[in-house]
Amino acid sequence: MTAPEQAGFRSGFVSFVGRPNAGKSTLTNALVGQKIVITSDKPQTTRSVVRGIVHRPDAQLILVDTPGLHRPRTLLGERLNDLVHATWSEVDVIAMCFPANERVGPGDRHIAADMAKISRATKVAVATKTDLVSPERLARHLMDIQAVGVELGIEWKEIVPVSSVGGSQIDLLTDLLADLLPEGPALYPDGDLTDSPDEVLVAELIREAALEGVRDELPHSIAVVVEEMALREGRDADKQLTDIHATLFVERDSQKGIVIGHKGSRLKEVGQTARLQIADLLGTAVYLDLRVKLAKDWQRDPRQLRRLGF
Ligand SMILES: Nc1nc2c(ncn2[C@@H]2O[C@H](COP(=O)(O)OP(=O)(O)OP(=O)(O)O)[C@@H](O)[C@H]2O)c(=O)[nH]1
Repeated sequence: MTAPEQAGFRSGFVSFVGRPNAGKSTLTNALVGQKIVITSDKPQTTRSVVRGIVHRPDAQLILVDTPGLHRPRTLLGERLNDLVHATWSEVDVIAMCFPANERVGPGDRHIAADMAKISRATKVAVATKTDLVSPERLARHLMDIQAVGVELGIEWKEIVPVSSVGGSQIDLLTDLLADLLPEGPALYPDGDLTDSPDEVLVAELIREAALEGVRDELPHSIAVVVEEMALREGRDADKQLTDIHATLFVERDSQKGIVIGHKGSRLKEVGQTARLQIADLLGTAVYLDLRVKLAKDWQRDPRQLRRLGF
């Protein structure tokens, strides 16, 4: 499934954030270049939508959209924000785009302030659309970005000016991002696009197992998202093990109890049932980590539905 392991190979998730029109999509396309298969916009079953994959001899960059970032947070409840932040903290690098032809403003600060709370991810600032401004203006812009970092306590690992349209500094940005990823094998097959039918099936098997016997109590209230699925490193070819981390989302607090059961007994059963079926499907042993989270009234919230892959 994954490319052969290679010493020093890096792989991981990069998310471009920034206010609307900041140049995120154009930059994604520029990074992905012709080597890449750009994925469709349709929601995936993982919480992050994969936009594209950059395949390099030494690294694999998976460019993802993280939910909620482009939308006003006021519409999201506390718990949803937790979810959003949980997703943010799953990416390795958050790269914030600041268009050079516009001043750094409150909209940027708002996103940057949110980002500052995520400790795990490395933060990078990208000054986009540099072809539209003079060198003097660009210099000023870079200083403003630096200042926002200082103001909000964000340590920009890099501040990189790029022009996606002119193709300027795109390779440099790719190099810098690749260097910031953790060491690890490629997560997607070479040249592959992003859709992972296995993950869809795995999520379905878990959902089925969770609904067994409690269908009436949990009509359609369960959604399952496979957060991570990867072969365990360093195993013999005939003893492969797939690590799967999945989240079961329920709509109401009371449903959490039903899914988890007394002292976790039901969740354990669900895990066992699903694990055997997934092992059959994948042809490897399976380590399955299941979590239950509340996504309040997700069925009534189009944004959540999209996030959960519906
Ligand atoms: N001149 C120039 N224009 C650019 C560059 N990058 C993006 N643009 C333009 O800026 C506009 C917005 O770019 P997008 O990539 O769609 O921005 P976005 O951040 O994805 O926007 P949302 O999808 O609204 O969040 C488009 O008209 C792009 O053509 C650049 O490097 N130079």
